[in-house]
Amino acid sequence: MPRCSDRFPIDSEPRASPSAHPPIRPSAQRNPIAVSSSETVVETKALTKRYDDFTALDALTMRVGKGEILGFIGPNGAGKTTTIRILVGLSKPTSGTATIAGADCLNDAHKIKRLVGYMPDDFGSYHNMRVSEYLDFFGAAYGIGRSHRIKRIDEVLDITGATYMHDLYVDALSRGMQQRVAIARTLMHDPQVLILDEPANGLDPQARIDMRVMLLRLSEMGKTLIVTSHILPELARICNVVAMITRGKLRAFGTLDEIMRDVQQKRTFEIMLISGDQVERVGQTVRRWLQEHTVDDDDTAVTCAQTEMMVRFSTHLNDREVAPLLSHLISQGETITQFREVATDLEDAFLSVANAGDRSDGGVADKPASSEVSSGVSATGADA
Ligand SMILES: Nc1ncnc2c1ncn2[C@@H]1O[C@H](COP(=O)(O)OP(=O)(O)OP(=O)(O)O)[C@@H](O)[C@H]1O
Repeated sequence: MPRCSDRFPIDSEPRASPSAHPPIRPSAQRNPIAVSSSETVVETKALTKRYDDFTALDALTMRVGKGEILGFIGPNGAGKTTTIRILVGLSKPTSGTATIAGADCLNDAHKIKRLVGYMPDDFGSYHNMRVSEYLDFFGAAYGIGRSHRIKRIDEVLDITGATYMHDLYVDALSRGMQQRVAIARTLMHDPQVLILDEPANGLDPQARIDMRVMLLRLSEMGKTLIVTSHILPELARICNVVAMITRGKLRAFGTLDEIMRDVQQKRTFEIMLISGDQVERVGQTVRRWLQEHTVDDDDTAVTCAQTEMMVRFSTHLNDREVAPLLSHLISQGETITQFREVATDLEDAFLSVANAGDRSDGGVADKPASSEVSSGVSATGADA
C-alpha cells in the first residue's frame, strides 16, 4: 500500500496549515456533525437526497470555513457528486439545506453562480479554440464585460501559472496544462468558493506537485476550496480539513491530525504468509480469535490481500494481549513470515472509518475507491 511519505518527502513542499477544529471521532457514530471554526462559507444541514427508495445522501451536516481546503473523500458511489451537484445548484435536495456565503443553493441560483467556481472531472472538447478565447467564452457566459474580460484572462492565467498558454490551442494541451486552464476558467468571475472534482486525476508526479502548490496559493488568497480526490496522499498534502463519506453518510470530519489521532488509538498489524492459499483461512482464524479475545466489535475487522499474501487487522489490544494470536496461528500449522505492526496513514484511516461506518449500518464494507486505495486489499469474513 503506498504511503504518503514514500512518494512525497515531508516538508519538501508547502502544506496547508491545520486550522483549529473540535475533534470529531471517525467512529461508527452515525452522521457526525462537521464543524469548522473559521468564518463559515459553505454549510449543509441534514442534507438528504433520495432517488425513489434509494438514499444517495443521508442527512449530511458540515461547515467549511473561509480559506479552508476541504478534502472530500469517499469511494465510488459514496455521494460526493450528489453533494457537489446540490451545492452548485444543479440538483434539488429531497430535504435539508445547503448554503454558500449565506445564499441558498436551491433558491438563490443566481447568487450561487457568482459565488462558486466548479471544475468538473471532464474538461470537455473545444476544437480550434485558443486558451484566451476559451477563457473569454466562459467570462462572457458569466456576464463579464469585454474590457474587464481581457484583463481578467491575464490575471487568471498568471494565478494558475499558465500565462505562456495564452495563444495555445486548447485541444493541443496536455492533461496537466488543461487542468491549469480549467482552474483558470473557474476563477474568471472571481468566486469565493472553488469546487474541484478530482483535479489531480491523470496528472504526472510533477504536475501533481504543481497542482498542490496552485491550490495552496488559492487558499492563501482567501478562496474556500472543496476538493474531491481518490488519491488520498494527494489530499493529505493540501487539506486543512477532511470529510469522509460512505453510503451517503458523513463518517468523519476534522483535520487530518485529528482523524489520524483517533484512528491511531487502534494499532494495525500485518501478518505476512508464505502462500496466497493461506490468506482466506488465516483471515477467518484471526477474525474468530479477535471475536473471542476482544469486547469491542470494532476490533474484529480483518482485511485479506490475496496477491500480497497478507492479512491485516486493527485492534486496541496491547503487545502482551496480541502475542498469543501468533502462537495460535503457528499451532494451527500456519507458516508466518512476518507478524508486524504497521504505521497508519490516510488510506488506512479511510478504510478504518469506512469499515466501521458500514458495520454500524449492518451493511457490506464499501470497496476502496481506487487501486491506489485498495492495493489489492479486500474485505473478508463478516466484513464482506
Ligand atoms: N440520477 C440518479 N438516479 C438514481 N441514482 C443515482 C442518480 N445519481 C446518482 N445516483 C446514485 O447515488 C449514489 C451516489 O452517487 P454519486 O455520483 O454522488 O457518488 P460519488 O461519490 O460521486 O461517486 P464517484 O466517485 O464514482 O463519482 C450512487 O449509488 C449513484 O448510483
